[in-house]
Amino acid sequence: MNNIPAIQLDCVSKSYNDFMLEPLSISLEKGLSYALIGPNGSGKSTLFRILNGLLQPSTGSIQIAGLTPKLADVDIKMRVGYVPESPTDHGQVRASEVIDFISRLYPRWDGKLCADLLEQCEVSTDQSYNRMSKGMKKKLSFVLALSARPEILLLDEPMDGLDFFAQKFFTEQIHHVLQQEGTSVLMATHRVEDIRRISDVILLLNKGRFLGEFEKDHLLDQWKTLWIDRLPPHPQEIAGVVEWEEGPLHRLVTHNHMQTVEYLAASGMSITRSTSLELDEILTIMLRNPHICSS
Ligand SMILES: Nc1ncnc2c1ncn2[C@@H]1O[C@H](COP(=O)(O)OP(=O)(O)OP(=O)(O)O)[C@@H](O)[C@H]1O
Repeated sequence: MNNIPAIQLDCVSKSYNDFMLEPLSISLEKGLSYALIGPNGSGKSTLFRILNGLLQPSTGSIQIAGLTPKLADVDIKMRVGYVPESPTDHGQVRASEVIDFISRLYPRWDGKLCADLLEQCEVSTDQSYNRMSKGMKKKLSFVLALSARPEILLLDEPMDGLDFFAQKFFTEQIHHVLQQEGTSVLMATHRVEDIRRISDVILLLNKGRFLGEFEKDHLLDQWKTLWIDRLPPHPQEIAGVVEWEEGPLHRLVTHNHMQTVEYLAASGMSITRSTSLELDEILTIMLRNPHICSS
């Protein structure tokens, strides 16, 4: 049972008139935190809507916690906590009524946790839901998702609209469920600090095409900028090198630090300086050079 992936997609695609989410097959391990990232319009929300059962894929099949939607919709919803990008419209009711309604849908609902989280992030449940600020609605949405004690958390731009304190608070809560409860997390985000703080693995999407999955720590470890005093006639032949720039000292960017260092040493070229790259620099270069994503 333990080897069942949190989420499994087999050849899942979605076609609109002007856009196609190309067939995507991935398996997300239980207990890990995945960041789904890509430029605007690359298909992240489309994929989230498919995972939430709000959209039918054009092709392919999905399993969530080993269960197939359609056959086990209710069983799946009980296992998944969802923080949508825009707050759900609950109408003219009070926040406490929203909580009461949602709590009945989840068998593992933790009322004490819900009350504690609401108090700690200072959300009052007496007010009318419609009159809550955007940030308050987002906090409530987070509290509802966490209090359901889900196996899987789906977070669509989760920190959007939250103040600094709430961002820190919910980042800590996500760490807690990842480390203490083995919850799996899939988060769509544009915020580099969320990827850095929360994610183990990055799923990269561009214009509907899945470019691959990458361990965040591995990227930060292997991508380097190197300065060398002599550039060979064909820099593209240097193992691991992605981009280069001529100058008083020539600058190389490598996605495989060890390989490049060995190549340069064997070719008698010495490295003057070596620095790490920021995650956003790495991801930008990957999007500029999609061919290296599969190498
Ligand atoms: N209902 C729809 N009908 C037709 N096209 C759609 C529909 N929903 C989304 N699209 C198109 O699908 C593409 C991907 O949109 P999607 O919202 O999934 O991207 P995204 O990666 O979430 O973007 P962003 O980062 O801006 O939120 C876009 O070109 C969008 O116009």
